[in-house]
Amino acid sequence: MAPEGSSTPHLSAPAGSAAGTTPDSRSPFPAIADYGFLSDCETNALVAPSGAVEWMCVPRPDSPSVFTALLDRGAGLFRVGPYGVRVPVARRYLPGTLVLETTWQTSTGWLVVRDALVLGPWHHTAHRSPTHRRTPTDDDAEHLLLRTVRCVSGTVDLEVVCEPRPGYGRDATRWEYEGDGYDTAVGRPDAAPAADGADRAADGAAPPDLRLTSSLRIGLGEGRANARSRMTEGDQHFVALSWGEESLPRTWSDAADAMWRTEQFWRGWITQGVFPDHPWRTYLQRSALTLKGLTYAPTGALLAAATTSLPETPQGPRNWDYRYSWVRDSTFALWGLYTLGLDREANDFFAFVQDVAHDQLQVMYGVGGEQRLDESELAHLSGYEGAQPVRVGNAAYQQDQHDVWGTVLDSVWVHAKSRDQLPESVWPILKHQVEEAARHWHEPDRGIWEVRGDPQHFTSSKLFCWVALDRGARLARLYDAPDVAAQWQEVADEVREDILARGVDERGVFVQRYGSDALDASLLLVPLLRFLPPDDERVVATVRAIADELTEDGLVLRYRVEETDDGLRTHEGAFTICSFWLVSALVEIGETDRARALCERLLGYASPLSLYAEQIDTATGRHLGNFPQAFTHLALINAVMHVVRAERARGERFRFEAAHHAP
Ligand SMILES: OC[C@H]1O[C@H](O[C@H]2O[C@H](CO)[C@@H](O)[C@H](O)[C@H]2O)[C@H](O)[C@@H](O)[C@@H]1O
Repeated sequence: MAPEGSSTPHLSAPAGSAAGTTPDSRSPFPAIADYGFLSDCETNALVAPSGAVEWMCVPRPDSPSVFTALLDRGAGLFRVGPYGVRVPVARRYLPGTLVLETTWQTSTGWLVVRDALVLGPWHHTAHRSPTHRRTPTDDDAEHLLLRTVRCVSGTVDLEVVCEPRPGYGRDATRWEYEGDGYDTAVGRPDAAPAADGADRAADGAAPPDLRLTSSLRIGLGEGRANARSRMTEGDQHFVALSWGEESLPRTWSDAADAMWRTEQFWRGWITQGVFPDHPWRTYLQRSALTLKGLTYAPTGALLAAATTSLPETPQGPRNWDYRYSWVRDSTFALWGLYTLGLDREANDFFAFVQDVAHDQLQVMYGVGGEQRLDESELAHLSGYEGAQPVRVGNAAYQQDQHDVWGTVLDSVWVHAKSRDQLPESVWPILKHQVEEAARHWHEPDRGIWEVRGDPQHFTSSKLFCWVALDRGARLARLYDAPDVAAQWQEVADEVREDILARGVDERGVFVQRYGSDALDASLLLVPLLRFLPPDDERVVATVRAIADELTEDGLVLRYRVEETDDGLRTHEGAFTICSFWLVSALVEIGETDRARALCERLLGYASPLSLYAEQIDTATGRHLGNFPQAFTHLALINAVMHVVRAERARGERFRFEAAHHAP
């Protein structure tokens, strides 16, 4: 399916294996790529094609989930759709928004459902928000999942089933009516005793009450709230689920207004960006909207993805919790937004970094700035298609990953350069990060792939230490501190020489780690980070070696699992960020046609809603891993913009030559 409002021809996915079709007809789980993503920049949700919300965590994106059917079919969902029909005829986002529209055809009529996490005006007027630490804006999350339904033709039996199971599916919900009618019910967790011995306190604060309100008559059953109605052409209804204090929609008109405000919020946001007039524009916009949807507005943090434990290997153990803010993923995401002129999120993220970067900068934080992200397993969940364990928390938070200083410094440099000034408050933090890079660059670490094997001398970690020192020196010059700049430049040069002496093999190809000749896709960053010019023969040799030797069916692996001790031995899919990096790197070395062909192919793997998980199974085209993932979307933006700019430059050259050679 071509993306919304696009005239782009359907790009070719591998034969018989479009990303968004149910992969295995025996599996009760939808394909990962078939989920729709909703967000209000505080909470997010995944909606299956059946109309069921199968993943939602409240009040925060890393709180225990209330709908968890994504990871266990019995762990709670919220469905709105026609009775007896599970497959819609069409799904799309309203252009420029995160409002999802699902169109249903039954044997008797047509129904259109719209889903959104509602955004409204700033509402902390009497009291300041307990969670917001950034400058208040005009907009705010309403803590409301809104679903509107219109019967547009014939007659359709509508079915609503709301069955929350708080605590990652462990607890049932006790429902009772509020008021005298059938229009509002309150659901409270009915906590079962922890038979598995799990420590509920470890899940954090008690889950909030849920309030369901509707223009339909709500019925209450064991653990669930239901509604049914025969709708005829012109009928419209709404169902809204709230976990906050804000006022609920009471009428269709309230609900329609809330939906409209939400659409306007997203359209207003995306209009601030600068998008090329190009057939791939809609992919850029969807990626930008997805990155924005992965932000946590109260603090400025950015999530790596909306989910935990969607498997990187089908039925395998590579299942991780991505509902946290990695410094690396976030700063890369800001590059992507910056490329499109969407740079306001950067201020909030830098403020977040300022909040958390006390002494040692960790590689990741909770979205509220939490430093401890202890990892545990949820043994009561089956896992997506049986992939176990399901993990919450992420032990990688304790790792040494030496790219952390360079990613922050590069981002500060990009933003300071564009404004030609460095805010006074940023200098002490920045200085500390550069000094950390200078102190630790020669030590081994876990690298940007967060391997769980022993620390190694990863070449890309040294590369990022060089970035920290190089950008630090440039920023020191901007800050008018020439002595500091000279001192940092000297160490940068030392790191550079070390990398060139020990990080390149006899073929002239950059290698994954010192003392090995394994390839690693992170070395595609050598030209992108301007460590060497793109026409340097070592750069060209590295890009070609990765393209030819580190690919499966043309898609890039981050490394070969058999050559890399990452703590797990199982196979994994192609890491999509790496394939998009290859597109950018091919453009850098002048292989634009090859870059365009690869980029077109990668866009063909997009989900029906133009979303991406972390990885692609090269054999089937299935999406693997957490979803939607910031890494993939940010790299898509950079890759597409590389190709678009290269094509434009080529077009200009062609026009120039034609004009000057014309008879
Ligand atoms: O492969 C092992 C590691 O996998 C995860 O890390 C990956 O995702 C991170 C978030 O997007 C990303 O920053 C990192 O570069 C990726 O390798 C997982 O989070 C780790 O716990 C795990 O060790």
